[in-house]
Amino acid sequence: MESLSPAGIGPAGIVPQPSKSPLRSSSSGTWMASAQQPIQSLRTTGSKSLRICAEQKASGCSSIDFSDPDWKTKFQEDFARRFAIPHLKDVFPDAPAFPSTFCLKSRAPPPVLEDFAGVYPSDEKWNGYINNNDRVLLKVIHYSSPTSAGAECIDPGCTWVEQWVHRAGPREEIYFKPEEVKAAIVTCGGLCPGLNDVIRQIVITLEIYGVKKIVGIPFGYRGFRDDEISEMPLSRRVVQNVHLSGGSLLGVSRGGPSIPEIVDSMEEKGINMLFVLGGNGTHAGADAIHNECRKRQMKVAVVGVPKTIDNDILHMDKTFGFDTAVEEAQRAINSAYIEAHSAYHAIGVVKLMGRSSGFIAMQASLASGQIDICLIPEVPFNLHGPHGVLTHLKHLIETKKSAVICVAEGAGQNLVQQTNAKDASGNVVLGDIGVHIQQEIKKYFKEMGVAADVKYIDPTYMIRAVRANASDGILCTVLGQNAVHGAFAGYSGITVGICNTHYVYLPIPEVISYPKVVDPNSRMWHRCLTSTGQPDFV
Ligand SMILES: Nc1ncnc2c1ncn2[C@@H]1O[C@H](COP(=O)(O)OP(=O)(O)O)[C@@H](O)[C@H]1O
Ligand SMILES: O=P(O)(O)OC[C@H]1O[C@](O)(COP(=O)(O)O)[C@@H](O)[C@@H]1O
Ligand SMILES: [Mg+2]
Repeated sequence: MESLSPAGIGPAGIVPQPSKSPLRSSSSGTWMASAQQPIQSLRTTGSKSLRICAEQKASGCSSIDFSDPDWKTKFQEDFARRFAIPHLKDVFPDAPAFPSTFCLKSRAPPPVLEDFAGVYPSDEKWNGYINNNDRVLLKVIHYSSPTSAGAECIDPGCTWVEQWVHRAGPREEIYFKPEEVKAAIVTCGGLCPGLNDVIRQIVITLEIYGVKKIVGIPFGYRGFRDDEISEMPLSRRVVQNVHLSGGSLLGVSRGGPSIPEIVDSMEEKGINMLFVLGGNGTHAGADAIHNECRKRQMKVAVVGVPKTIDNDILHMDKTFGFDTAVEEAQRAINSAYIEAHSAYHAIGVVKLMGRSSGFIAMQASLASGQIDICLIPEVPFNLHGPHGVLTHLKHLIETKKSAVICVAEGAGQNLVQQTNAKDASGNVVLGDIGVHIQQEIKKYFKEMGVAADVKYIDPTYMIRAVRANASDGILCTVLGQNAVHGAFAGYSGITVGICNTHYVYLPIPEVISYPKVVDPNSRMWHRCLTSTGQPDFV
């Protein structure tokens, strides 16, 4: 594995503050944060100090002894180990490296590898490669106190600790000969704007390296075992215009074969580069495939590209499709607004996606400026009672004559009937909070004898099916290209992402250890509250 030893300490002029945290250390000085508590319960308490706990649990550092003068160095060493990206050389120490075939400067169109007789046209003087030791800073804010909005602290004093992750991009040395590569692409889980853009860029970039055998595995992991489904040959010509429409050229699915079955199929098909586009579940699968390939001593690169409009993957500024989803949600919100404002005493309700994370609902509410009440899974609320949503709605109808609510699908699950059902991937099937809110509003106003018209819009699948907008188009392009660069560089069990506007490689387990959620103490949620003007509903 490639890792970087911990570097410098902090930005000039910023002195770590002494601890003001209410959390206590034991007599031995060891940090006593309760790592047993589940992240969700820690996060919903709203306590700053517990936020530190959550970070500790996430980073596996609950046993840090902060009285040890070297704790910071030890933390950074541990961090570098955790965020090291697995490389083929971990398993095949003698794996030969070759000069890269990805050299835009000296590339003749299109590369004909046979012409190079084993010596690829790498240009050492070209500064277009990424050095393996290049790093990107994962966190860029120095919170001087755990009480700062959104503070993520490692120790009670919120000491500045640099956390470096690996920079993505083409390397000068590659570990696969393009003519020996058979690359496969698979898209799993639900649809997401931009899937076709990523597929397209992966294919185009593979071809630039000189790969001739590129296939798509239809309908997610399912396509690896279903005899009815055969692999789809891909080329620049096939994918040229696919980004002009939404969906996935390859199709998607949930559930599917076991990991050994998938790897058996990869062996049968001769696949030695696998690009996996999907969310948390898909990435868990990709990491398991990577480990199974290692166990079987297969020289294979497995690289993920995070796909989820819910934006619930850790450590990334955003995942592709999220921006588009927020933009598309504006149409639904605007319709609800127009309906609500045109009818007498009307309330518009829009349900947006977000299984456990309210990012789309929050950002769409912020972007539209038309929302009076935004409800997300991370922030508990009551419908009834003096501080409930319904009381506030009554106030809005009395004063504004209309109101618009935006609710994330995972919000208020304690208020709706649970089915205990799971989908084919094992995800809990949620109760319909949108329909529930609609019914409760109707009942509430009817019982009061006040006229109220409720217009309910669920644009879920309309949002997911659209093509990527310009910003997501660019993100997909970079992520798709970087996925190929990562695989050729010999990395496996990694995923690609954008971190503080820079592009990075991250080890898969670190990005899926739990779903990223909206921090109710973050500035963004506070901005959303400022914008809607809604009170607390508890
Ligand atoms: N823990 C897991 N290990 C291996 N494969 C998984 C795991 N969780 C989900 N999968 C597989 O990943 C695919 C996509 O998972 P799903 O949860 O539906 O979507 P997403 O990847 O968007 O979260 C499915 O084929 C599912 O069977
Ligand atoms: O109806 P489906 O296809 O199961 O998808 C619904 C789910 O898809 C999502 O949009 C995204 O889920 P994935 O990231 O797992 O694809 C969730 O918000 C939603 O619960
Ligand atoms: Mg999922």
